[in-house]
Amino acid sequence: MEDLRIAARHGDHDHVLVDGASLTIRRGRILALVGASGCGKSMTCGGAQGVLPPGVRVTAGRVLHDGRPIASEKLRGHLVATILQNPRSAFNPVLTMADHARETLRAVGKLDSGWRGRTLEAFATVGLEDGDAVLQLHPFEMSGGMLQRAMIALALLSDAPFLFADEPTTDLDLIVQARILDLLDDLARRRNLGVLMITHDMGVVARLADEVTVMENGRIIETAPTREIFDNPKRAATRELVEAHMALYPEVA
Ligand SMILES: Nc1ncnc2c1ncn2[C@@H]1O[C@H](COP(=O)(O)OP(=O)(O)OP(=O)(O)O)[C@@H](O)[C@H]1O
Repeated sequence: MEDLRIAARHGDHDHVLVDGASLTIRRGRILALVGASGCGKSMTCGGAQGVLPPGVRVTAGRVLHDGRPIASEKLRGHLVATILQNPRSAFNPVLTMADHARETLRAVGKLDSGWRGRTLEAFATVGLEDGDAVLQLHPFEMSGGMLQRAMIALALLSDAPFLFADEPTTDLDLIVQARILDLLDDLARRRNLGVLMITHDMGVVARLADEVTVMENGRIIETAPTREIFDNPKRAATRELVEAHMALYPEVA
């Protein structure tokens, strides 16, 4: 992302939400995007893919893939798969997992007679055993952890080389959180995925991220390898995040 600017229209003037965000996501690496609530993390992620709330738009900047500018509709679902915070609201309650898998594949132009085998393979990859039974389930018949695994499996169906994960474990209990984080880590390494992980949990950052980008009030203020962010934070907002985390979990990081 290069100098991405995002604004909301208020009456006759623009209210800037993201003010020139630039960041690089590399295959096989996990980049954590952190910062206080409301600093613009989700807008940055959505803006890059052309998915923004009504009244909010990208006013400048561009996204490049391998150095060439790419339109958001070519990015979304094809180059970038996304997993979201609350799996229960991301699924349609009246559709089964089989319906969701077919819909996902149709959306990326990959629905063919091999859909079932590919979905079962993706389910197995994320640790959903007995995939045949899972295909028949509706979202309300599954636990939060199962649903998050299913969402990750559906994201993998597109074979997109990049994965944006917006607070992927926030709504899960701690044990399930740890399993999902391990799964994402494993997938990033094994499938050589470039992952953008949005989080405000520095514990997640310490555990997973190779590199960290810190946002404050719509701006990127610091990017550094994870170790450096914890050992030698350069900006006050970064220090605050690290210190708040260390106060809660002195033994981590
Ligand atoms: N629909 C909207 N219209 C206008 N402004 C919005 C809208 N949704 C969010 N905002 C504003 O955009 C800014 C950035 O929000 P964003 O959701 O990107 O923050 P965030 O860093 O992801 O926060 P969180 O960690 O709480 O998810 C905030 O100031 C928020 O108030």
